[in-house]
Amino acid sequence: MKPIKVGLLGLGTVGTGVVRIVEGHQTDLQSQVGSPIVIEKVLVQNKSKARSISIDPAKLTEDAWDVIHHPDIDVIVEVMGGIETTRTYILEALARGKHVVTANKDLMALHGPEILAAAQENRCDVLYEASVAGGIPIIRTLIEGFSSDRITKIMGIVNGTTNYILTKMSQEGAAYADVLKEAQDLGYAEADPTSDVEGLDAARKMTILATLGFRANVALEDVDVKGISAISREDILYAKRLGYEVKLLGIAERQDDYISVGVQPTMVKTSHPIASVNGVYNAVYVYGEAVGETMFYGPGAGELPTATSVVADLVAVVKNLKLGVNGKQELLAYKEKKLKTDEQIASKYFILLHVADRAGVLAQITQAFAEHEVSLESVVQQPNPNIPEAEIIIITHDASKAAANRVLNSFERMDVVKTVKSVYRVEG
Ligand SMILES: NC(=O)C1=CN([C@@H]2O[C@H](COP(=O)(O)OP(=O)(O)OC[C@H]3O[C@@H](n4cnc5c(N)ncnc54)[C@H](OP(=O)(O)O)[C@@H]3O)[C@@H](O)[C@H]2O)C=CC1
Ligand SMILES: N[C@@H](CC=O)C(=O)O
Repeated sequence: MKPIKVGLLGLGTVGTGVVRIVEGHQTDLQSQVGSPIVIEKVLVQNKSKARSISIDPAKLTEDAWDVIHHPDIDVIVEVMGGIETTRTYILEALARGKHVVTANKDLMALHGPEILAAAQENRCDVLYEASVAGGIPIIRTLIEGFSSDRITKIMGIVNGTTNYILTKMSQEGAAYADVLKEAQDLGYAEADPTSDVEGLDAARKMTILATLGFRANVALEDVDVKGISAISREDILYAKRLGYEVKLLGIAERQDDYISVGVQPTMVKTSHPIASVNGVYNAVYVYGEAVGETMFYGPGAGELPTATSVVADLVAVVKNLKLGVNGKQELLAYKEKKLKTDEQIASKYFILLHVADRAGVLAQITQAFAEHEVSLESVVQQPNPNIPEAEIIIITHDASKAAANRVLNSFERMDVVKTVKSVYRVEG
């Protein structure tokens, strides 16, 4: 049995997990693919760095071409991250007929179609299950499990770091900066955690999910993104009191041929299953016209959960090699998308205002909503001992994003409105 030789680009959180699983599950893997799987060469930035696994030092290299140009390597597993350098490496590997497994959503969200086209041209596989929602096999599910259906909504907690932060803020009253540091120490965060907390990581994952789910060429710039860095503990407390949890949700919707994709902090009714997805866990809710509601749940980041998806892709590549059917993956060469306008994107909103504490203010505020045809589900006005003003908490019925913005703009011209403290989309 000729061994299948793997070149690993990166030996950080995910790369270490890949080595552990390939070595620890070798017998099970061999029984599935009929050959030993051997990690032949590993690219790192710094060969002298201490590692949490023992690895033959002769396998480590700081020169990418030692891996990519290695004549015996069949599959490149890319778990180093980054965009331009990685794209060059992967295209070169494909040009040399090497199959690729990657966990890199940044790369796939930006250059997925180009890379998959190069893969097809060279009759190679490129699989990227770990790029979205870590240990949840959601990409294979969308491509294969839903091939018979028409998906109209994909809604997900697709970033483990921010869900870990929001959960700790909600359940333990923890401070944002402390919990972010914990998520980094646990290996959940990106090299630059700004992309986690500002929503970009989730936006990249939603680009991939919406592309596959709606079979349309969704681009990263089509995604409306807002992160969690401005969320206060006060917001989380208000949400809880009203029966909601604050979650960073990616929401992709399709109506007829029109789609919208957004990532934003959202208040989710505690009765909705997504509200109880906590810590580093992710969940992806998929609504198909035929199947109805489905939801997929599991760890969204971390060493072994992510490596599970990477190694599953590796097994798929090797099975394809044995059958001689590589290079047949979904190409992402889908139809041109049509984006919804702000008049077509509808949701409920939570709005917290600080207002002058005097008679008639509530009537003026509700009048502003009525003028812009936004109807209200609930309105509460109450004193707040911590501020000189009163506060008004509003939850609207479904309203277009454009109408909600018109109301918010009208507050700027009303002297009774002192501050628009928070605005959240509401789900459930
Ligand atoms: N962490 C997670 O939970 C998840 C991560 N991912 C994705 O997986 C990929 C890897 O993430 P993660 O393991 O956390 O990252 P780490 O930062 O932990 O590891 C990166 C590894 O790549 C090496 N490396 C980085 N840049 C270069 C370079 N230019 N040349 C050579 N080696 C390089 C580093 O070398 P050295 O060790 O010497 O510094 C390190 O071994 C990313 O694309 C990430 O988005 C996807 C899902 C979950
Ligand atoms: N930083 C990401 C890692 C997995 O994709 C996250 O926190 O989800």
